[in-house]
Amino acid sequence: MEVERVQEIASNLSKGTIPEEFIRTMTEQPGLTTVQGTVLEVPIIDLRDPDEQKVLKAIDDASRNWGMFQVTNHGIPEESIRNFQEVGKFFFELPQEEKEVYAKPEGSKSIEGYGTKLQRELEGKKAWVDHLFHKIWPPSEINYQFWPKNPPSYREANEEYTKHMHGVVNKLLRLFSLGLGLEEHEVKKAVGGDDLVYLLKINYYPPCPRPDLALGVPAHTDMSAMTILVPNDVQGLQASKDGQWYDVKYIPNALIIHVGDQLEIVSNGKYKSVLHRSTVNKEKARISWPIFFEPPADLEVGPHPKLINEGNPPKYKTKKFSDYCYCELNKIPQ
Ligand SMILES: O=C(O)CCC(=O)C(=O)O
Ligand SMILES: [Fe+2]
Repeated sequence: MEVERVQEIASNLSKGTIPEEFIRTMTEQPGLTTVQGTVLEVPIIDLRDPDEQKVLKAIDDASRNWGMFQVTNHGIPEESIRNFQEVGKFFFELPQEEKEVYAKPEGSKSIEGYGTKLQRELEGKKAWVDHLFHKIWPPSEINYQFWPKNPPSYREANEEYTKHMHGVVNKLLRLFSLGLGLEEHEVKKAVGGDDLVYLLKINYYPPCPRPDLALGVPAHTDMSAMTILVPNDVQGLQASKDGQWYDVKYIPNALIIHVGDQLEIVSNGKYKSVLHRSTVNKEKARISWPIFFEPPADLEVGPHPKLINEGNPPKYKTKKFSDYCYCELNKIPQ
């Protein structure tokens, strides 16, 4: 089946208008629903701060109150981030037929490949974004058929970034564990230990003549345990707090961390999976690179036994991660 990519739609528009199916309802239009001025801000945390208790408290507070924070001084070299971003951008700037070689195969059960969200969402609206999904860790999970061969440095840049990512992931999972009052390895173990899967998504949001009316990725929480995202320098990510939408300030080389659904479940609701969405830009393409850190498909995830007791009964069911995703994607109540 031929799918029309948003990138193609965007390049063939008549001036100043967008197709009706991209115009969001009044309750979603970013022009009407974004808090203006910096009233509140997603917390920014310096991971190199020698006062570990302070870092721990900041991450714990951010995970309880926002479910999102940014980290600086995380140890990933700027050059590695830059190379990783450059090769992804290069892929999306290839001619359409070269990108289609990596298209998600029809009928495939896996999410991997180049794509555009096919099913229309609630209210029949479409998202202003194309994407590429592929796993980057562990090696046994990787399907290189979905890794672009062009540019030739694509693989090396992704491997280098992944290599640096391990340290940050372990550090954050350890801090979440301690913040929840668990032993330092317990959160990682609960979400898969060394079998934790790293799933990369690249979002490509073409310039949009009506960024006030359209949305990139509409409001959602991530199904992962945790997500680590780097954007390009175009503002666009928004986080919801207490029913309001706030812009997440772009900070060069910072990593944006989301608490995902599985960490909310393991924590029995102490940490909040952040509701977020992305807006688009009138002149510039926005690109973002989230990595979803996910339990292996067959792992059962539920509230950690040490975090439940008579006064604190489990607020979530324990279920296989694959079953959780199935229910989420098919809008079946969890
Ligand atoms: O582009 C962004 O900043 C957010 C993307 C996102 O939330 C997602 O792909 O799950
Ligand atoms: Fe997301």
